[in-house]
Amino acid sequence: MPFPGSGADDAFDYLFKIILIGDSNVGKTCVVHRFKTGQYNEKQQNTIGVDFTVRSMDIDGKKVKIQVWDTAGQERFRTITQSYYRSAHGAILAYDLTRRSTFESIPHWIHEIEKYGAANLVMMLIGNKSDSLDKRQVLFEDACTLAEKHGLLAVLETSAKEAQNIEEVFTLMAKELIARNTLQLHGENPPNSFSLDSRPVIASPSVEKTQCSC
Ligand SMILES: Nc1nc2c(ncn2[C@@H]2O[C@H](COP(=O)(O)OP(=O)(O)OP(=O)(O)O)[C@@H](O)[C@H]2O)c(=O)[nH]1
Repeated sequence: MPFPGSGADDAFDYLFKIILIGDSNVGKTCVVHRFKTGQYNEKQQNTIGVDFTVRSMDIDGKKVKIQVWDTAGQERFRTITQSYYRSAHGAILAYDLTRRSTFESIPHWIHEIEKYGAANLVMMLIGNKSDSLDKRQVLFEDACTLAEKHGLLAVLETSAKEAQNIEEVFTLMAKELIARNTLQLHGENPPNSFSLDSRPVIASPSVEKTQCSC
């Protein structure tokens, strides 16, 4: 039975909190905006602190509510944004594939998550602005090597502008969170067992076991 919300439309099977981090101007807000509204808005103000968005998705017949925390990339907001890491179940680390320096910052962002985030928080990497391949400064292979080195879930190149891979990012993350959650519910103890300080909200303890499709 779905977990009841304040109205029938609010009912959900899972609720996951996903934080979006990365340097300023890599396109985090545009990615979230595309995910939420299906639109691209070129003119975005720099995020001040943290913005909050919710969208529900249907994943394998389950209603999954996704709360996205879009954080400011600017250094001066770091103390505020760090305070949101602890309650996140997943983190999307974003760089701009046309700006090498934003990719070189990724190990720093991973370190921040490891320091302030919950244990076994799921991390994935996105290289945004894949519509501008003529300006590419980061090879996809380099991103894969980095992701493998740090045990990240996946790397996807995205374009908020041209709606490339935006749905896929959130679907992949949600599927992984559901799979880890389900393993835990069934009392199994995988090497990478899911243990968070803030647990995902699950409606029913009788969720069927699924394999991670990632
Ligand atoms: N070409 C291209 N430009 C993009 C894309 N996504 C975002 N941009 C542009 O990149 C700039 C920064 O986008 P934002 O979404 O504000 O970046 P941000 O990472 O949220 O920045 P902060 O809020 O400062 O952390 C804007 O001028 C966008 O129009 C994309 O997919 N392709």
